[in-house]
Amino acid sequence: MSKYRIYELAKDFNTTSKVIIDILNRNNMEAKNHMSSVDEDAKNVITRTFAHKITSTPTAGTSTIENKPRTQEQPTQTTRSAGNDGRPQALSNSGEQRPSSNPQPQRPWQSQSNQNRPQQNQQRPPQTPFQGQRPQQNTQNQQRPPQAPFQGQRPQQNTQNQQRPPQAPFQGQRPQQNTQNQQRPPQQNFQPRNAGTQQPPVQSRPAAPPNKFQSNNNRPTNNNNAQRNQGGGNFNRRPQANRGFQSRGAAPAVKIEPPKPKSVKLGESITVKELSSKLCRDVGEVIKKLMMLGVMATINQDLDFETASLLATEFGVEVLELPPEEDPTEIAEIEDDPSSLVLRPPVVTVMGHVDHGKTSLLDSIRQTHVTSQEAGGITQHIGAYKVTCQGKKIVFLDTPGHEAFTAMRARGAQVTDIAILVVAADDGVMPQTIEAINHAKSANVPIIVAINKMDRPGANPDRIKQQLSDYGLVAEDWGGEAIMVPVSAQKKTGINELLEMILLVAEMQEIKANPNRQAYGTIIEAKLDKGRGPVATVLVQKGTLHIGDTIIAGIAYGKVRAMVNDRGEKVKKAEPSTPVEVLGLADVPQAGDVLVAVDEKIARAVAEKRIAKRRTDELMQSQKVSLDDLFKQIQDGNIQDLNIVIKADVQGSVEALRQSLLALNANNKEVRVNIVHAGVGAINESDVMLASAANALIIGFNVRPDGNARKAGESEKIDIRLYRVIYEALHDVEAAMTGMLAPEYKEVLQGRVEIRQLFTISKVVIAGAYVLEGKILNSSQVRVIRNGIVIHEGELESLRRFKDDVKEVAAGYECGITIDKFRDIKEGDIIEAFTMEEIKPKG
Ligand SMILES: Nc1nc2c(ncn2[C@@H]2O[C@H](COP(=O)(O)OP(=O)(O)OP(=O)(O)O)[C@@H](O)[C@H]2O)c(=O)[nH]1
Repeated sequence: MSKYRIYELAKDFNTTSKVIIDILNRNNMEAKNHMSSVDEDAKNVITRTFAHKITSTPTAGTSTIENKPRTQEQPTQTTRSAGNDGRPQALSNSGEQRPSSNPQPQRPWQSQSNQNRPQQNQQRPPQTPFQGQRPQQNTQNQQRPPQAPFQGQRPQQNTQNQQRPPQAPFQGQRPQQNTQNQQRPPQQNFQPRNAGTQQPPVQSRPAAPPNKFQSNNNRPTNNNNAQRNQGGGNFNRRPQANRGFQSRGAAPAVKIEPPKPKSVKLGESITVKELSSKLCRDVGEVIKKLMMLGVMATINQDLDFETASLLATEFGVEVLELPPEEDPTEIAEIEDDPSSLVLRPPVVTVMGHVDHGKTSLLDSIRQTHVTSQEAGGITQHIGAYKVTCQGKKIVFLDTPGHEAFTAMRARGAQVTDIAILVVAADDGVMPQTIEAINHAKSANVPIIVAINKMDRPGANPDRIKQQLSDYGLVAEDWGGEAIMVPVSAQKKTGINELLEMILLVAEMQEIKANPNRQAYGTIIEAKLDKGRGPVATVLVQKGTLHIGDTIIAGIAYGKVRAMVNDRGEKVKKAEPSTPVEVLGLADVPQAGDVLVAVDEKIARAVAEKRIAKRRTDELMQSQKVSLDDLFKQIQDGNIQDLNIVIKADVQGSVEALRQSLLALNANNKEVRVNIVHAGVGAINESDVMLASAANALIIGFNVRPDGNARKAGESEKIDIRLYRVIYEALHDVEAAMTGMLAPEYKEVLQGRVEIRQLFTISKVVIAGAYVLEGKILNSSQVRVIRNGIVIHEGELESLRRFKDDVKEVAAGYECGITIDKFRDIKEGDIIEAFTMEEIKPKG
């Protein structure tokens, strides 16, 4: 059953709450205050009371009363019958009571109204304005007949809604209330209700006073009857009341909707709420539309540009893209016109396994191709040098090995255009060869293989080609695309061919830059020189660096005071692919920092912002991928590829792990497992640097990180996971991918102990050991490591100093240990002592 608040009824009947309460109390109905709720019966009582008032005071009102019944005269008959049908008496009564007021001059406005609204009039049975309204009321709410007085209260609405004549009764009764009503906004509530039914659209509502009258005129010609003179007189007599209606009808009753935009400007992302307000749409409407587009979003969810613009287009709004927000710590990169680009010398890095001849090859190239007349053949070590071959230049980075290459890449710098992979012909593909291949591939750098030591008797280039083909490098003469050149760094043979191949690849790669712009380069090396201050070797990559240019590199900035090239000559400018030592920076930048020539003010401002940012960055841990928060990172959209470095004790395990991890891709669409490197042996620093550069985690199976790797892992915040059961590794990765990983414990390393001597006393093997770092406790769990491979994991049986059992032994002391259920200990083995600590849940 419907419930009504007293104040609502008061509003509806254009009276005060007190009057309503009084009426109800008189009828033995409870109503305490304006907030009290009453039922339908109560409302009917009120309706009847008001109807009675109207019928019993036909002339009670002044002209205002007369104003309305006039329009109701015709309805009398029909409303009566309507009343018999259970419809309110009020209307019929009111109509009945005012025959005398009918003779009003309706025609003048009536005709206008008809002109204005011919269709409405046509649609409605003209003689019964009430009827015209009623059917809707009845269908909408048959229980609520008292709509009539309600209508009667809202003259101004009637002026807008020409279908509603019966205002007069209440106006007549409460002339003052009309003035009150002018201050009240409740009509706004009323209007929308009607808006969907009988009223014309807001925009088309007439607002001018004559219209108001016209609205009444809207009513059928039958109304003409006798009302004309009086009606006209009434209107004339009550200009104020009319004015009141007018102002009410024109201003507060109209819900002004903000105009819908034709176009919006959108940035990289915007929340649903912001977008709704930009589009001047309801949030619900926007969310609904998103759902229809297949995007489930909440009010505060960020939408990317594509989604937001698709949505705006759905609403018929044009989208203009805002330029990306500028990072105050970044200097906007200049986009070069393709027509301004010219070929520049390629920059080459030499990589390969230890002792395969990287340094010898670089030396040999330098000796054979740095012409002696240039600076007397004396080359200066500045981190890179240029050689000439067939009149063309090639730049070699002086630090061989993929570690430096990857360390630079980890800092976001990529200077290498081509990688030379040195493989000793008498040795073959070795672990670091594979690492180098993966490092280069991960950086998308083309590889040229130099099969070195061809002078050696055991040299077998075909075997090398065969082995390399297993890693995706198929030699050209074997039908592949990889360029392989046999060389001897020692005998200086094949060097020319190698350089020619470099030029060929460079040509194919179209390595180009615009020399006519402000310089952009990368710091290769930097140091603080006692006499000269900060000295940085810069590889200029784009533009030309001049003496006097203001430069910024990382947090260091200054003016170029002097430049020295790789042959020790002072130069005034450095063009693309030129390595130069630069003097003039106020600070020592870091290798890998980008150097840019800019305006001095910008350099200073950006440097200050970078220093501030570095401080905050140091406070916030850099977000590297980790199994612990992998799922959150996936959810945040930070990760699409889960990069993994695999290290294991034997090749079989490496492959088993690789295959099983890649198989996880079949069941997971949100993140893709990507193996950036997989190799045999202990986890080394290079693995950690690769993981850092590729934002990868490291999975070690039966292997351990060496000391340097552990330190690098800590400083680079690399998640190194060590397993002894493949299934556990798989389970962890899979669980992390689906947010199900709940690690409860983590391993905390307590100390490292070296086995130095073995004693056998009564068939018990006692290991004489020395604590290298940390400490070992009698409660420690231990892991026996031989050549980086875990050969046993278990618990200590005893820990002694001399003949006494002790609780712990610290670094620098000797001790005797026996391991529970393990006798195969050997001198030189390392024992890791560790404990498992409970991980506190994050957040
Ligand atoms: N016979 C022969 N020996 C070579 C050749 N190239 C290098 N070697 C020798 O191989 C050894 C290692 O050479 P390096 O140039 O130091 O090798 P690398 O790869 O730079 O070694 P690391 O710096 O330790 O990684 C040296 O003894 C060289 O003399 C070659 O073409 N022929």
